[in-house]
Amino acid sequence: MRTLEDPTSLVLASASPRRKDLLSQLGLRFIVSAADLDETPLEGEPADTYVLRLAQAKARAVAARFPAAWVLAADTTVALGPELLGKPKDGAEAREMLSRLSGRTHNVYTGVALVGRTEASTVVRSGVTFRTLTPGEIDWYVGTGEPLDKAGAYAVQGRGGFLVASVEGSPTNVIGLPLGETLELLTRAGVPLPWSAT
Ligand SMILES: Cc1cn([C@H]2C[C@H](O)[C@@H](COP(=O)(O)OP(=O)(O)OP(=O)(O)O)O2)c(=O)[nH]c1=O
Repeated sequence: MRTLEDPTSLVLASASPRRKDLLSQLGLRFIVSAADLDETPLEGEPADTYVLRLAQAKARAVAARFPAAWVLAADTTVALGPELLGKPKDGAEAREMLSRLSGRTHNVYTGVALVGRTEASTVVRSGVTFRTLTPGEIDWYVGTGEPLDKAGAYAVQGRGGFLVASVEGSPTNVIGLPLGETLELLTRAGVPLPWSAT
């Protein structure tokens, strides 16, 4: 039987340091093994369908390497109305994304998938409202380099905190892994949790 002492019983299928930090907050032991997939959205694909599809694909790809483990994966995207904003390819695209988010409310969706003896998944939405940004603020922030590997070109948990006026819903969802909903998935699947091991 797999126990909490065996770190290979849970695998985080992610290259994101944010997801690793967030999952660590639950006190779980796990190893990290990233999936490398094409993350291009399908034509007209809604944000919730897209993040769920990618989270499941990442978890299934890594589960093939760890058949005895539980594999957890997630995917996060920013949706401005029907439009998906992924990671900007360069500073110019980051500037454009931030200008469009300025003074408006957008949605952040994260899909979370758990694959092992059974499969379970969920999609979580948070609403994020930006302050109205000045061109100088946008230029300075893009110059920090922080936007480049973040969906929507910002990190609410980093220097980008000054961009955000308010967050409605799960804050950890915006950073890349909604902790409450992830914990519920792990609990329902029977994955050993720190407080159930004693
Ligand atoms: C909006 C927002 C996004 N992000 C990050 C979370 C995700 O890491 C990233 C979205 O990219 P993802 O494709 O979801 O994840 P990833 O490529 O970083 O890692 P992997 O697929 O291997 O799990 O944007 C923040 O860190 N803070 C924020 O405020």
